[in-house]
Amino acid sequence: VSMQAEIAGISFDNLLLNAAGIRCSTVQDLNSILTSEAGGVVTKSATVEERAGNESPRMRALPLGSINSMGLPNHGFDYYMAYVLKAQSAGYNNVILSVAGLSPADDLLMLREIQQSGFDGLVELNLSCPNVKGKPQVGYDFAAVEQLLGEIFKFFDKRLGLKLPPYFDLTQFDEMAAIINQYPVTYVNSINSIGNGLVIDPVTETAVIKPKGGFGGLGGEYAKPTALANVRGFRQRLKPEIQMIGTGGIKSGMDVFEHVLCGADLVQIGTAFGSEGTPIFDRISQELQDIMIEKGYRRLADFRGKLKTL
Ligand SMILES: C=Cc1c(C(=O)O)[nH]c(=O)[nH]c1=O
Repeated sequence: VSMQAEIAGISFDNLLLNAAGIRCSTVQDLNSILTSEAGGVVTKSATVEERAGNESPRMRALPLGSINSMGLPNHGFDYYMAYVLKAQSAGYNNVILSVAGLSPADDLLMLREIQQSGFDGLVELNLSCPNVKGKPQVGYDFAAVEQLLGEIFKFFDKRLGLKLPPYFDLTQFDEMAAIINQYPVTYVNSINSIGNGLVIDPVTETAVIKPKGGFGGLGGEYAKPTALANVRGFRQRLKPEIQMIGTGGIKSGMDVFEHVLCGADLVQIGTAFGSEGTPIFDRISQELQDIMIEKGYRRLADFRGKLKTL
């Protein structure tokens, strides 16, 4: 069986990547993913300047997933730009550069630099960071998204994916897909963490993370049904040439299978990768292969987007 997948002509040996933000902040982190069984690697979302992020404790692993309010700690745009250019000149084309400006102006600044650079890999614009104090998630402001995409595609002609927050009303899928369908977007990546959950330790009667009074993004098993609905919802509404990356709640080969049934071309693993490390890519590849053999599928296209309904 083959787990090969491609996005906009870029081929990935297998469809498994890390999710932006998880163990991907340093060159060492990134290289360890690149040299693992993962099919590719995504950088921590970059801001223009280096950031320390929010105060700790800012992430907690939980029985059913995770909560985080990292606050976009990262080494800054130049660091990740240098990394992806170096990886590209070393022959890697499966490195995705993630950017998350603190403002639309910062998004445009970084995308202009990318446009003028020699990087011709995938760029992922993160419209969904829920943890920068005082900053709304751009992905929930439809007018701002439309305005920003209009500005971007006046000059940007490389491959651009959008990392979206989860939506919870079908009219939001309709509205967001209608906006995105107007632009040459390469892919949509759903979902980012479910923003502003609250996890409490009832023994100490205290919120488990410090920033924002304990409010943070939820990942893991908590996120899977919402992630699947968002992948399916956008797959059904986006033009076929706009591809899908599925993120949220993946910790087994069966979870990957479900994301592909909903339409995912590639998948990204966050919370579970955070707790298991790079061995997860080998384990999940094996599990998916066993499932495909069991079900008689040879390639991902045999079942991608083929979810049945009653
Ligand atoms: C880019 C910041 C993000 C962060 C963060 O750095 O707090 N956490 C998330 O769950 N998703 C994000 O997109």
